[in-house]
Amino acid sequence: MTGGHVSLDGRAVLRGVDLQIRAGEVVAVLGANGSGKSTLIRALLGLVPLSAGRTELYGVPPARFRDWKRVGYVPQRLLAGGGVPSTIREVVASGRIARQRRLRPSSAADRAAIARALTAVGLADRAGDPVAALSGGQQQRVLIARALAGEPETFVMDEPTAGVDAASQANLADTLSKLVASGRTVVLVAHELGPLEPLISRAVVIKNGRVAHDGEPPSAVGAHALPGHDHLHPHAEPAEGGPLTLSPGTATTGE
Ligand SMILES: Nc1ncnc2c1ncn2[C@@H]1O[C@H](COP(=O)(O)OP(=O)(O)OP(=O)(O)O)[C@@H](O)[C@H]1O
Repeated sequence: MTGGHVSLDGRAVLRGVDLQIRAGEVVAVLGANGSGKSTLIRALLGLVPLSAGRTELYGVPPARFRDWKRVGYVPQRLLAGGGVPSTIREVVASGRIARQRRLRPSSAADRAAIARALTAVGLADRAGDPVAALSGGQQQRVLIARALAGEPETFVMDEPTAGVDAASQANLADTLSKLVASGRTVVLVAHELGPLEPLISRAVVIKNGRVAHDGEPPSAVGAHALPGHDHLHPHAEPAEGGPLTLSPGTATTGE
């Protein structure tokens, strides 16, 4: 993203964001409630239009991007089940859609990926249950499994650990560490990193719709880079050609 601005209901929510995500990075997007974290990652994916600036996925503007199997998105809330009685397996299977040819039945590879994803989040034994009956944290695990099932190169996760119990958070950290070791890219929004902290290679702190810090995660990310911490670090030099490109530029230091 380069010079990314987003206005919602006439209000400036992102204000000149420059951000480039390089392949293989594990980026935590941190910031106070309402600072614009979710809007930023939605804008990176083209789910929210920019009012100014530009953004690219693998070098292509979202409106022209077709290679969605490369990107797995975990939204903040489960929308897939809203009103429609879907099972856990059905929602997770929908993560394969970008990989499937139209009108072809699911393949053995699809079924194996879905089974692996269900196992990774500890829901294999509940695959036939309706998602509507699950707690918020369990629904979040279904959304994580849906992204895992798609076997994308880049994971974009909006608070994947929100409302998720400690054991499942540790489980997610374990799953992500294997994906990162195999070269996957991760961008995640978090309030508290918890067991994900050791995985993070870069922290981007959003404050009032601007990048207030972009660089090394401080050693104590939990205390240091979270909302309210004002200490700033030199900005990391962006490189060309990462999967999510909000062009390099000057990050601001807030108000
Ligand atoms: N559809 C919308 N219309 C109007 N304002 C919106 C809309 N969505 C978000 N906002 C506002 O934009 C601001 C940024 O919201 P956003 O969800 O991006 O913040 P966030 O940092 O992800 O917050 P949280 O940590 O609470 O999830 C907030 O003030 C929010 O109220």
